[in-house]
Amino acid sequence: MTLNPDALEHLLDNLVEKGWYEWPQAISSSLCLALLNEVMLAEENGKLKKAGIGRGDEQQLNRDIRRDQIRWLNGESAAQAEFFCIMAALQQEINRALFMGLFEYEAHYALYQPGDFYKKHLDSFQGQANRMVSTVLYLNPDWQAENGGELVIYAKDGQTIEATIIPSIGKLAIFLSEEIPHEVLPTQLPRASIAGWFRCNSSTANLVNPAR
Ligand SMILES: O=C(O)CCC(=O)C(=O)O
Ligand SMILES: [Fe+2]
Repeated sequence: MTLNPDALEHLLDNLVEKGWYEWPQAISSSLCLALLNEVMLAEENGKLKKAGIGRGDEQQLNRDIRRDQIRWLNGESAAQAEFFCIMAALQQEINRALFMGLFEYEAHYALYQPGDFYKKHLDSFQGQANRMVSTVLYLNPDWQAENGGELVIYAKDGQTIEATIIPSIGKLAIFLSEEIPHEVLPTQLPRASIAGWFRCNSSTANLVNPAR
């Protein structure tokens, strides 16, 4: 599967102009269903873990801020390998057009159960120089507006709502990790996705900054 060239151009323009882009039907439903199947199996087998906030030793569970359950992808299945392959192509295009120096990609499945949410946050803080571009692929077939679980995108001021994105299957939400505050509204039904981050290489001589 390849990325639609027209949509790709819109993505690059929008990343520069607004810092975010909503890309419906970016990834085929058949691949999304295979990935959804993996999330559901992981959930059945007790392999999803409550998500934390912060990183490394500072990781903490904070149920007031986020309630989803996650599992990191490792590329072990054909579906994951195909997903990573598409994201590698995307990384190359972004680097070619915007010179962002994206270096690696990390991603986890996320499952939000009814009532779960993720309050307004940034995925990365300026100066930390790690997560540069955030991606969220939605895996929910036949998602209706009344199911809730929208991704709310805020302007850089953190107050004005710029968009309310419905988490429909195949859609990719993409935004600048350090600049775009965003929030997941409470969902009414189980809501599955893959959240991922393109990182730049922030390792220096004495400081190695592990992905997670
Ligand atoms: O699922 C979404 O729409 C966004 C998730 C998110 O913001 C995150 O995992 O950091
Ligand atoms: Fe986020």
